[in-house]
Amino acid sequence: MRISVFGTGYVGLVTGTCLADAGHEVICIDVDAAKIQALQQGHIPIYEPGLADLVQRNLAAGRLHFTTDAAWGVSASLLQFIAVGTPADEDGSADLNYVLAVARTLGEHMQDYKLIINKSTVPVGTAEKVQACIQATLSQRQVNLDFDVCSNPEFLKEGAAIADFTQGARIIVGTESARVRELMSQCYAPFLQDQPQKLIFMQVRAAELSKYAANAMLATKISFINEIANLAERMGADIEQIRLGIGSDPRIGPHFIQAGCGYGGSCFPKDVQALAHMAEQVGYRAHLLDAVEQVNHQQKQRMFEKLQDALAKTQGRTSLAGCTLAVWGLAFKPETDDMREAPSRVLLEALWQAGAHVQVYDPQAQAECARIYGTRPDLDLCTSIQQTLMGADALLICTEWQEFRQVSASWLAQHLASKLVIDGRNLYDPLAMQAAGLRYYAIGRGDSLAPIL
Ligand SMILES: NC(=O)c1ccc[n+]([C@@H]2O[C@H](COP(=O)([O-])OP(=O)(O)OC[C@H]3O[C@@H](n4cnc5c(N)ncnc54)[C@H](O)[C@@H]3O)[C@@H](O)[C@H]2O)c1
Ligand SMILES: O=c1ccn([C@@H]2O[C@H](COP(=O)(O)OP(=O)(O)O[C@H]3O[C@H](CO)[C@@H](O)[C@H](O)[C@H]3O)[C@@H](O)[C@H]2O)c(=O)[nH]1
Repeated sequence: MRISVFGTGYVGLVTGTCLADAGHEVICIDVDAAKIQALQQGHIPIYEPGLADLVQRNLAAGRLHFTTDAAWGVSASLLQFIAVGTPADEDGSADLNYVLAVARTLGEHMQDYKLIINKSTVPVGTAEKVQACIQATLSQRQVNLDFDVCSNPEFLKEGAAIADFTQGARIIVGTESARVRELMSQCYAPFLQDQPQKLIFMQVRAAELSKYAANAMLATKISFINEIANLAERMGADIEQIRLGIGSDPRIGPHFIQAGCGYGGSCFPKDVQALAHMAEQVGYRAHLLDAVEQVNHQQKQRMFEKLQDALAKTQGRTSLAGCTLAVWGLAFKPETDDMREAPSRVLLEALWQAGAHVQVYDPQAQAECARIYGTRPDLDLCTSIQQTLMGADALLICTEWQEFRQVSASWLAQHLASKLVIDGRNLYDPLAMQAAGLRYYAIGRGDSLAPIL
């Protein structure tokens, strides 16, 4: 099929590339000329495992094109995906300006029937807004054309985006039209193999709300386990044992119940807020969503609080001014260079505010950190984990990169003179750490700082 994709961010680029790899002829359109120029050369602007190879292969095969020429993108393809950003507005609602700008572009250039597929995460009722916007633009041109708009939310995770897109648990399409069902079945046929049930058709509004419901459910699981971790810590119980205990119940399941220093990224924080905002607009106070967000906000401060307590307890320090801290992990999760809403940012900013000096290392997000914070005297971007530890009063871990997991307790004890570790991702065995002579504070592991009831 001939397919155009508006937006070449995480979602647009993965969608366009995977559809091309499946045999479709794809044009990716973006307003960012520098990004398009880089993509035309096969350079991808993000770190996403496997994506660069896939882009290069499909560029070379002539199935994947990158352009800023929206008129060409609209006229050349039957299917038009919208995959532009929907960032949070100041009041937490989703900003639809980029989506509606694409809708106007479509209305300006359409000459025949098009199926418009909304892949961006958008509030319930957006498909109707896109429909109205295209219709209004066509009316200004005094043309009358047939077109459909459907909802096709995306569920990929950064770091596993290609596998999630090509082998995801389900593909949701919101439409009431038989023609759209037929076209979308054709579009996704290469990914269904012998599992046609993975393609789920539903009402447009149900599809739009499903996306927010999925993210809110996952965020709720994380805030729930973090709340239990905070209780476990105070009651002298180990959250890792509790995670196994509850995760083995198939009604609960083992996924998304890893306690930590809070959820970040470009989706959960923004989408939980946007859903709470949508609830308000229909006169409903979403107490659960408010609590999920509040627990997460609090959890992102736990690393700093634990450090303050630990320094007071182990070194008798009451101020962080003049301290040097090693921070491992900047990305909001492993296998990405994305630092949007990352717990590391809350920690770094609190440390700087308290007058500390920070030595950081991340396998992929160093450049992003430099882009966000620039050069500053209280930040050293180190080239290895070992370098961060030199002269450090404590080590703080914000992201569970494999490289960090592989470090042994004895290696840490040898290289970290202060022997103090605050682990926001529960990477190590507390007994092994203690045996190596380290003071180890993790999340919800009954550490000695908390009162035992
Ligand atoms: N990042 C994820 O993991 C993820 C997963 C699922 C869903 N989503 C949702 O998908 C949407 C896109 O997210 P993203 O992370 O890919 O965003 P992004 O910010 O990485 O990329 C958006 C791209 O759209 C481009 N753009 C803006 N206006 C345009 C226009 N008029 N025409 C063409 N291109 C235009 C921008 O230049 C940018 O390159 C959002 O609604 C997001 O919530 C994101
Ligand atoms: O048990 C867990 C699982 C995740 N996290 C944290 O949650 C955040 C988000 O992780 P993840 O969901 O893996 O990453 P995203 O790429 O943000 O993906 C989410 O957001 C996307 C955008 O909407 C959706 O498409 C995906 O389905 C959804 O998982 C990260 O900070 C993780 O560290 C935890 O703290 N504990």
